[in-house]
Amino acid sequence: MWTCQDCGACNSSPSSPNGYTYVGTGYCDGGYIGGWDTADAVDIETCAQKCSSELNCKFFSLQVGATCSRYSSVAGNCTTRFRPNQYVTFGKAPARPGYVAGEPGAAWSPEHQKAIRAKLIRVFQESDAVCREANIEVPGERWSGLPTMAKFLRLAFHDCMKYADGTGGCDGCLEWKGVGGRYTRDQHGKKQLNVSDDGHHNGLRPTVEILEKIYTDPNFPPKAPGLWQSPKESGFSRADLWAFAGMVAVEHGIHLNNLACHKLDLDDAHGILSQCHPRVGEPDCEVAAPRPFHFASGRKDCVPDPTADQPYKTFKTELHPDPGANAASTLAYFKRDFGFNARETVAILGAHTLGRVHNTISLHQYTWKTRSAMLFNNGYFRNLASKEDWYYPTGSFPNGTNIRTATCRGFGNSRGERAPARWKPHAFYHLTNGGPVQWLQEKKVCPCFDPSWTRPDEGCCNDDPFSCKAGCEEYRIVLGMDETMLNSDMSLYRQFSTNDGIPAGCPGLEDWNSEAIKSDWRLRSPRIPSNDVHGDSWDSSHCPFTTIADPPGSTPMYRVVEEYADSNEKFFADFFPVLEKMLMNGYNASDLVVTPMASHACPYQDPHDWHRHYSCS
Ligand code: HEM
Repeated sequence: MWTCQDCGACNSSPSSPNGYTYVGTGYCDGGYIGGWDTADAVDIETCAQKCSSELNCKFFSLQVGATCSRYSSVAGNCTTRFRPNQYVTFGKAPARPGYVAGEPGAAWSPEHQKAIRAKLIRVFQESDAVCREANIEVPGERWSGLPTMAKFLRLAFHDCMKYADGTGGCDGCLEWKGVGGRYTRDQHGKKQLNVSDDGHHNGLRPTVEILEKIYTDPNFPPKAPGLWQSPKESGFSRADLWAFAGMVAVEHGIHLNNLACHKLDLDDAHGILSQCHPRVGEPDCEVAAPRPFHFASGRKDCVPDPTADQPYKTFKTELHPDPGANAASTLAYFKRDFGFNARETVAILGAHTLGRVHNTISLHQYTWKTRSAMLFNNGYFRNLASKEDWYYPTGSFPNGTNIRTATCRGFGNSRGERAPARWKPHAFYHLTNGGPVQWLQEKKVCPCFDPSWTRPDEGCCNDDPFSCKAGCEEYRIVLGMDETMLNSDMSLYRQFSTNDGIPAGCPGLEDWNSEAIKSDWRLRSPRIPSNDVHGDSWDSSHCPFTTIADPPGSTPMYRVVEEYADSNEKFFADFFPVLEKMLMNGYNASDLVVTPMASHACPYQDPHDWHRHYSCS
């Protein structure tokens, strides 16, 4: 029992340990997080140390010799207390007045990194549920807008874009024009839309909102560690949080990649049901981070626009890259606004190994890596360089079973090997000029899985839908889930110019232009001979390799793509520093406090387990 003698003050309040203020006698009535260990209940100092070691401890109520009971911020202000004769209660004093926009964010402790990482992983794994818990509206088609792991990485990039006046960088603020808007399905293929300069941050609203909730609410999301005060109250900047989330997305993508390498077919032991790793069984399936990320804190948030309803919204124009542009323009953008050279530009685009494009968000569709868009690895570069790989079709087997829900086994050629690939440009004609154009991959595979295939009389197929007779292979797209590249991706490897987003300048593309595309649907992809609607398919191999080298004399871009396609190690060794550089855009290294990311182990949580609790140690 606590008595006056324990603190040496009967009629006055006991002296407060460093960092705490005296609340009163009695114990708090809510937010209990632990206690009843006599080793912690020796005296006020010992109990205070215990509370200080816990990020979520906001109050402690000591009964000397019995319990050092700790309470989180859910205890409110702890004004209601019980047993005044037995307990004395202290609360943590605010460490600082909270974050002030325009000032550098405070440095993060390893404990904060672990707690916030666990919160983010819950959002990555359960984005739908977490949005509902936070009452966050997801505009348009819900699946396209949910805050996935990939969207956090995309946001980290978009936050670091410069303003048109050359100022800015990573500042916890987005140009809000067009964010939250959606193209409707009715608008697709209607040839009506104009190329617009708006909405480049489109699709990121729920991701920003979920991060704002984490930033301002110490106990969000549930089923993850609570904090005694929010990151904002702790003095962290929003920009630091957004940068941190982008790095954690990459690390989580690496984690899922390695889980997928041990996944037996469609077994969902790790919550990655839809993912199939095309390199399972190969030595390059598992990947390793070359080192922990260097996490920098100290970014300054923009000073809120007084006309905006949220502090993260700005109406200043930000400068975006153009998905319809070629490598020269893409390099010029990254050089001007991020100080990147050609190798760094190729490496940073490896971020497109995660996620996909959404036609209601950007008018682009499909994915860079069919069925493995949550796995962070060099698969984007393997696809770009047309490396032989397994084909994962959509549709059904001849017996009616849905292929995607039945197996992770990939399809190949008649020898049971991975299939060769080619890339064809395709104009979607949503825009008045016939665009946008995307590159779609085809793999030359045995087509016997496809019940609608029309050459059964040639003896190509037997009972095994995975095999076929030699010579029966055909080039196939993945219907509805194509592997795709934007012009800005494709031209890192194959050199072409563009006219208003339509590729040009390669042999065979002389007459393929806006007019040709608009003249006949069969010319939405170029043909050989040129513009003969019955001609053969034209593909990217007719374009030369991209020999742009910057600085002059360095490795040309197409060779960098091949280096990364052949080696995860080489890609990761370049990607880690370039992501760090991107996330420091607008700052000198001396402006920021850089520390290695705290080591972490974050055990997998089954989203269906009612008792799950996300934590990292
Ligand atoms: C030339 C530069 C770039 C262009 C033109 C570009 C363009 C795009 C476009 C059009 C989308 C589709 C948005 C949607 O429809 O939802 C997208 C998605 C994405 N971008 Fe980029 N991007 C570029 C660079 C980057 C960089 C540097 C990063 C990160 C470091 C990045 C990360 C992502 C991610 C992860 C996605 C997938 C998001 C999702 O799945 O919802 N991008 N990008």
